[in-house]
Amino acid sequence: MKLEYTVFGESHGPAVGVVVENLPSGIPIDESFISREMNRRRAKGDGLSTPRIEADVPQILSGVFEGKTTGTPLCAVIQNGNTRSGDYDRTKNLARPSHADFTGFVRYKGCNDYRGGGHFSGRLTAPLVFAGAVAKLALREKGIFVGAHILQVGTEKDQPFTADSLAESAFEALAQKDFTVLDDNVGERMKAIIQEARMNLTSVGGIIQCAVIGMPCGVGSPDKDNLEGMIARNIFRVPAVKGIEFGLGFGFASAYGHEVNDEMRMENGEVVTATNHNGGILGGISNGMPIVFQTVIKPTASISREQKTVNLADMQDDTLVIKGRHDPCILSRASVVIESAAALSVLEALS
Ligand SMILES: Cc1cc2nc3c(=O)[nH]c(=O)nc-3n(C[C@H](O)[C@H](O)[C@H](O)COP(=O)(O)O)c2cc1C
Ligand SMILES: C=C(O[C@@H]1CC(C(=O)O)=C[C@@H](OP(=O)(O)O)[C@H]1O)C(=O)O
Repeated sequence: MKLEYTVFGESHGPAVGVVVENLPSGIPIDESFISREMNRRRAKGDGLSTPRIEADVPQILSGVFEGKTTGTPLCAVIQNGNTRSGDYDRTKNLARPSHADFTGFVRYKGCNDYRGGGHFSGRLTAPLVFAGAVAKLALREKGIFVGAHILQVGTEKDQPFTADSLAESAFEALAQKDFTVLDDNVGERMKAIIQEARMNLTSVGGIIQCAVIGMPCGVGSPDKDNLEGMIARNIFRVPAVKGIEFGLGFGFASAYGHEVNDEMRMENGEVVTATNHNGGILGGISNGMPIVFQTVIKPTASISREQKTVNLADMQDDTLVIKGRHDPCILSRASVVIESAAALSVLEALS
């Protein structure tokens, strides 16, 4: 049975949560690890993320007994304690450009909860991180580890993963950081770009690079259960994600085969490749090299500049100035979110 997860709730409802089905039984629930992961995603009140600070403590309702997963549906809820729904009263009919207000209104026939983005909110990534932490605990038992860093914010770029940083200890060091970059000097410049965007009443996008190490070769399929597709499907469930590439990705377009073919050799009885331009996947199946992908996250939709929009109450052109609490950049909190979606995908592929 394949692992599946569903996040539920609305940003300004009583709680958000997740149900995970077909988890392996017997995963030890390491509460301090889970709370470390939840804290990595929480807003920190540092000007780099939303001023809406939440406790983000998951309450497990089912699927855990005597400290281990039972294998029956795991359900956890996380209370919404710091909503300020009044921020949305004045603009409730004014669809925010680039947010899901318009599509949610059409899809759910005007019944969608518009407050704080409702079910479309980045808030729904809190339960995703809980589920991802449990998936990581299951993967850890198999010697599989997931790590991510901010590769780019605006025009500022971190160094990509190298053989040295594709290691459990390097992933752990990244996870300890408030701002997950390999090069902290670049990180400081990225932070300045985010602060500048906020001061300029705008927002800024970027790229997360994520890797899975310890993945055995031979997992996946060429067709509907292809590993790239399984990962991409879950990565696109994260709000604000607009693209994903594996390995060299779009860089293949301008390359010649002799430059980018991953040459093979035997090492300690295993087939390895000298380079990893294919990002650890061939024919939809893992080849035993690290799985490496980059995912682009757009600039936060809600910005404080005046923007043109449509009033959904009378379907007339209108203008909008958003006054609320928003992330000037989603990247500072996104590494653990992307890792979580990747961990759940890999565990699904192994199930
Ligand atoms: C962790 C996280 C935080 C987010 N914070 C905000 C925010 O403060 N304001 C906002 O407008 N969008 C925010 N978003 C993005 C929106 O939720 C997203 O753009 C919207 O649901 C539309 O979906 P789409 O961009 O995937 O098309 C956030 C997303 C994530 C993952
Ligand atoms: C609450 C979180 O992020 C929220 C994501 C979000 C959005 O539109 O996605 C909009 C904001 O919500 P609100 O307007 O209620 O402050 C963010 O604060 C969170 O990530 O925990």
